[in-house]
Amino acid sequence: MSDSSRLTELAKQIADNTKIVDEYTRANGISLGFSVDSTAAFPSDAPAEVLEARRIVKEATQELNDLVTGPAEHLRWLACRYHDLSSLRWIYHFNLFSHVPLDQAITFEELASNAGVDAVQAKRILRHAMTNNIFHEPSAGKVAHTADSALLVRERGVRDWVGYTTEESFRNAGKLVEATEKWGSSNRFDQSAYQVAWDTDLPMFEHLGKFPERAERFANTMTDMTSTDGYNIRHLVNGFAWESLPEGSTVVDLGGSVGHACVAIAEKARSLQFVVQDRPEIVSQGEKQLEEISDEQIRNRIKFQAHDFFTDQPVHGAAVYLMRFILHDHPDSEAVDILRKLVPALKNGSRIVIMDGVMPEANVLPKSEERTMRIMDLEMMTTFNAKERERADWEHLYSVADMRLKLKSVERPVGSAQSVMEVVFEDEKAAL
Ligand SMILES: C[S@@+](CC[C@H](N)C(=O)[O-])C[C@H]1O[C@@H](n2cnc3c(N)ncnc32)[C@H](O)[C@@H]1O
Repeated sequence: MSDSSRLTELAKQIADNTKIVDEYTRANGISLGFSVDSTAAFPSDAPAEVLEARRIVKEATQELNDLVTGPAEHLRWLACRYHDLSSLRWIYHFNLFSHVPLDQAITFEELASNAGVDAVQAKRILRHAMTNNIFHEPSAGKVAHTADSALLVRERGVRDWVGYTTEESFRNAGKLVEATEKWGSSNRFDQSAYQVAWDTDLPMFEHLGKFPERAERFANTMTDMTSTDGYNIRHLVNGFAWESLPEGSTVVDLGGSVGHACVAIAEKARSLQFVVQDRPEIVSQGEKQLEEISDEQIRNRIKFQAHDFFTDQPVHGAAVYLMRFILHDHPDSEAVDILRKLVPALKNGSRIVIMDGVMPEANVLPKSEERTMRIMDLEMMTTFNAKERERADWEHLYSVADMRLKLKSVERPVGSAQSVMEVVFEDEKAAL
């Protein structure tokens, strides 16, 4: 059956919803464009109907593009998308972005000489990247920044994200088949594509700990993720009633990285105290970044503590133990160990707030939201042999770890790729 009526339907959806987005951006001084002075990020706090219209435009344009391209052309060129990453990686690795001024074009030769790379290679790489709106050629032989390439200069978080994904995730993903060939369906966390890609027996975080610059880049990537649509930190801040906790309550953030989640919660819940736990090298980085926060009221309520969550939890009786993006990094046996090391620190009624993906059935979520979650699932597979769990997997995990851990609620805030799960420890006899 012909899809021609679908084409017209999509075109109408695009026109109608683009109008909503356009009216909002004009009224709010948001400039969507490719030039360096364009708005870098669509406001995540835009009204819900505008965010919904934007989602429809994104999905409908993608579908329309794929339909008019046709399956044969689509599949062939989809299979060549690796060069989107290979050119971006080259640009990142050789720091090309930092050698182009933000306010003027320079010749390919000048850029190559400043960056210490070959001019002919640089021109070929850049001209490919330009087809993705990363840099442009305003006049023959000259290169200038676009909004995308300028972000690599201006925003450390985006730069580190691009560095982590192109230098590390891309490398891991390229070894997924080899890992399956080698270890079959193993779900040991030291038998993933990561170990093949980096020729190591160590699990990812232990291995990363040996390379301080890579560990720092990973932590910055995690912070940067809190600005994305699906993983925006507002979903955690608004997804649990932090202000309803008794005044002065303590929140312990296990594997809390450099403290970005606690800082965001502390901005809203002004009476809570926080302990951010992580590996020692990350704790040092977090302490340094905390010093840079100007609001003393926030700074004074956040403490860092080096703690390995595979060992006994040292902070007993906290109101909430938070784990965001932790259990999904671990196959079931390790996830159970992490929970069991926490249990002795819990009192009756203690809460564990777990923020992670809860995978839907196929075709339940809008495609763009499902895609983000599926990307994360494969990221877990390649890096840790772990996975994004379905609700039944989560329930099973908690009950295997300890029958007294009861899953009370699962909420997925609108637009969030993660859900907030509240697990309560129910044991009348539990001693502190
Ligand atoms: C995927 S990141 C999540 C960070 C943060 N919770 C967030 O939501 O962005 C996982 C974190 O767990 C930390 N981590 C890994 N193994 C750990 C361990 N054995 N003990 C404590 N922290 C660990 C990592 O250093 C990293 O900061």
